[in-house]
Parts: sequence; structure tokens; C-alpha cells
Amino acid sequence: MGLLAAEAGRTIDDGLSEVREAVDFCRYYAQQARAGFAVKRLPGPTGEVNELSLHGRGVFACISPWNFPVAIFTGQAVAALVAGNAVVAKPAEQTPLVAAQVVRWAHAAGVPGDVLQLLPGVGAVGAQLVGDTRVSGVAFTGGTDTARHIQRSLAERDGPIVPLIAETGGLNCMLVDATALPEQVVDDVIISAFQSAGQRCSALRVMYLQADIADRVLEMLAGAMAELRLGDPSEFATDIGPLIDLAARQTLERHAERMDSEGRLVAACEAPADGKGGYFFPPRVYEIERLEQLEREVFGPILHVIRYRVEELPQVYEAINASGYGLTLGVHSRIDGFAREVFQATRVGNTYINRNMVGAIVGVNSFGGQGLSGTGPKAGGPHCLPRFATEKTRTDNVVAKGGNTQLFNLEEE
Ligand SMILES: NC(=O)c1ccc[n+]([C@@H]2O[C@H](COP(=O)([O-])OP(=O)(O)OC[C@H]3O[C@@H](n4cnc5c(N)ncnc54)[C@H](O)[C@@H]3O)[C@@H](O)[C@H]2O)c1
Ligand SMILES: N[C@@H](CCC=O)C(=O)O
Repeated sequence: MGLLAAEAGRTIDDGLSEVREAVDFCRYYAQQARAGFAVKRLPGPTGEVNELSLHGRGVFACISPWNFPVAIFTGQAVAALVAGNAVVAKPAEQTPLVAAQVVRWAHAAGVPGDVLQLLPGVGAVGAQLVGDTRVSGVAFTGGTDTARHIQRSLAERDGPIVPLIAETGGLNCMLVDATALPEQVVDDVIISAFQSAGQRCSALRVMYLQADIADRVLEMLAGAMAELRLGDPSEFATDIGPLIDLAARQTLERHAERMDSEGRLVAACEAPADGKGGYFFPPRVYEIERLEQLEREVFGPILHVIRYRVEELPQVYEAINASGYGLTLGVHSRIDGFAREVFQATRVGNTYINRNMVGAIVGVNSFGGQGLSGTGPKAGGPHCLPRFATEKTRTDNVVAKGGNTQLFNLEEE
């Protein structure tokens, strides 16, 4: 957790949840593999034995981002390993030290060195890895544009056709209706939009707020933001640490400049008293008119708010689906029917009702999106491991060896 704070700017809370998630991935995938990789007997005509089994594909390239440099790095690698593959793990260029530490521990725990190899380097190193025909599958987590590069590169490659598992970004929305409890909304919005300095793919980017309660909720949100403390991520008193690097801050500054003219600034947090030791960006909330004003994911602590009237809900669902992203979604309402309607009307991977929308737990909130947000299967979910494997069937005409012995063992009913 110390290394996570120093290298990735993760707060103590973030570090704790990352370590826990990494451990959860190890235990969950081990359990899933024991249950799911057992040979399955398939039905068939008498005298013929049919079996289905799962096998590793070969070498998997696991390419991970800097924002969960322990949990995602570990989750990808252990899923591929437990499915019977060897792994070349390429961490993000911003976080090679934590990755090296995880790999050292894996080797110390008994994973052979030639079965799990660390390949630190910049994006071009990942590109070279993907282009190598000895790689039999790619698990990627990162930006949507990078996933597209990888998909194109795999399509152009000679040799076997290999799977790409890609988990990417989101333009995540929350719908808050007039029956929601404002205090709970504000707590959950603060966590969803600003925890980890908004550097989570799952983070809330756009809150749709029913016009009838908007002023009150925004006033409370501004009050809660005034309590947030930015600073050294290794201090317990810190709520929000720095951004990952200067480029990230510059991107947010450019976006904020555009929002200053296109939107209305509702609230902004205080910069840390001593802004040294990191690229800080105090959280901000802007009110905007339409979701279409955001063309892509804004990866940091900037929340956008759109007021809506009940009769506009069909257009709200349409806008969310038309964005093409589909990662996380929040609903705050005390009307079950409304939450159900939102769930059914939107094409989104993870919907959270009356709670925050980050911090998916392995095996509980199996995580992953659709459309521009990823290919699936969900990380930490029951359908994940088979995608890392290849399937074989074995059909044996046992009659040819002297008969179907099973018939002799049948008991009379
Ligand atoms: N859906 C999810 O589960 C999930 C989880 C975490 C982060 N993310 C997304 O990740 C992004 C932030 O992470 P990032 O900035 O590290 O993403 P990124 O796409 O820039 O980099 C991710 C990884 O890809 C490598 N890479 C870059 N170019 C490559 C190429 N051409 N070929 C192969 N590999 C290449 C990088 O070196 C890094 O290891 C955000 O968009 C966020 O939403 C998604
Ligand atoms: N699984 C994490 C997000 C991973 C992406 O950054 C969450 O649910 O908050």
C-alpha cells in the first residue's frame, strides 16, 4: 500500500481495497477453475462416450492500466494462469514497481518463472507483444482507443485467430429522481465521482437530476465537497490524492476550460495547501444541458449534472444508449418500478440502485461493460475463465473395444 501511494498516488483506502480485490481474484478464480474445469460428460448414443474439457490456449498477453495497478494486473494474470496458460504481463508504464512486486510474490508463492513473466514498458512494447504470433490470446484493460488498436493489430496478424478480452472506459450516468433521499444521494455521488480522484473506469461522470429537487441536492453536494481534503495519499486524513501524471492534469484542465464556457460551474474543491508532491486537480461539478456535450470519457474528478423532467425520461435513456458506452449506471429512487425501468431501458454492464456505483466486489458485483466499454466477460464473474481457455471434446466408440460396459452395470428400476 505504501508503494501504491508512492507510485500511483492511491490513498490508503484505495490501496486497501486494491489488495483485498487482488486476493479475492486469486481465491475466486481458483475456486471457479476447480469447479468449471472439471471434465464434463455429455449425453450421447449408447456405446459412445462423449466428454468436454477446457484447456489453456498457450501464452496470454495481459496488458493492464495504471489506475488499478495491483488488482487488475493480478486479476488478468491469475485468470489466464488458472485456465492453463502461460502469461506475459505488461503493466502500465506509470506503475512498473508495484507490478514487479506482485510478480515477485507470485514467483515466491510457487508460480514458475517461465510461466509468469513481467514485461515492463511503454505502449509500443504492448503493441509489439500483441503483434507476436506466439501470443495466443490478449487480455487488455485500458482506454477504448487502445483496445481498438489492439483489435486491428490482431486482425492483421498472420497465424491463428486469437481472442481479445477488452475492458475499457465509460461515460457513466446516475439517475436521481424526486423520491431519492438527498443525504444518501450526496454521500454516494461524492464516492462515485471523486474517490480515487475520479480515476476509475466505473466513476460517475454525469448525474441526471430531476429538476424538482436539483437546487437542494446541488447545494448539499457543494457543502459536502467543501469537506473533502486533497493531499498526500499516504496520510490517513487525505480523501483525494493526486492524478497519475501531468498529461492527465492537462487533459482535465482543457476539459474544464471548455466547460467554463459551455456549462455552469456549480462547485469546486479547495486545492491542497501544499500542492507539492503530485499533480492535483480539485474536484469540480459543472451543470450542462445535454449528454452529447461529452464526446468521450473524462478520466478524473469532474462531475457533470443535467436536469431532467419526468416526461423527458425516454430521451434520457436514448442519450445514454446513444453514447455507445455501457459500463456502470446508478439509480437513486424509492420507486422500485422506476429503477426496474432504468435497468431495462439502458444497455449497461453494472447497474447500482440506491448506493454508490464504484468498488465492485469480485464474485458479487462481477464487473465489466458492453459496447465501447468492453467485450466482456465480466471480471470476477462466473463466465470469465472459459474465455481464457479452448474447448475440446473427446468422442470414444467404446463398442469397438468389446461393448458398452455401462450396460452391464445398469440396475433394474
Ligand atoms: N473497464 C475496466 O475494467 C477498466 C478498468 C480500469 C481502467 N479502465 C480504463 O483504462 C483507462 C486508463 O488507463 P490507461 O491510461 O493506462 O489506459 P491506456 O489504454 O493508455 O493503457 C493501458 C495499457 O495499454 C498499454 N498500451 C498502450 N498502447 C498500446 C498499444 N498500442 N498496444 C498494446 N498495448 C498498449 C499501456 O502501456 C498500458 O499498459 C481509462 O480509459 C479507464 O476507463 C477500464
Ligand atoms: N472495478 C472497479 C473499477 C475498475 C476501473 O477502473 C470499480 O468497480 O470501481
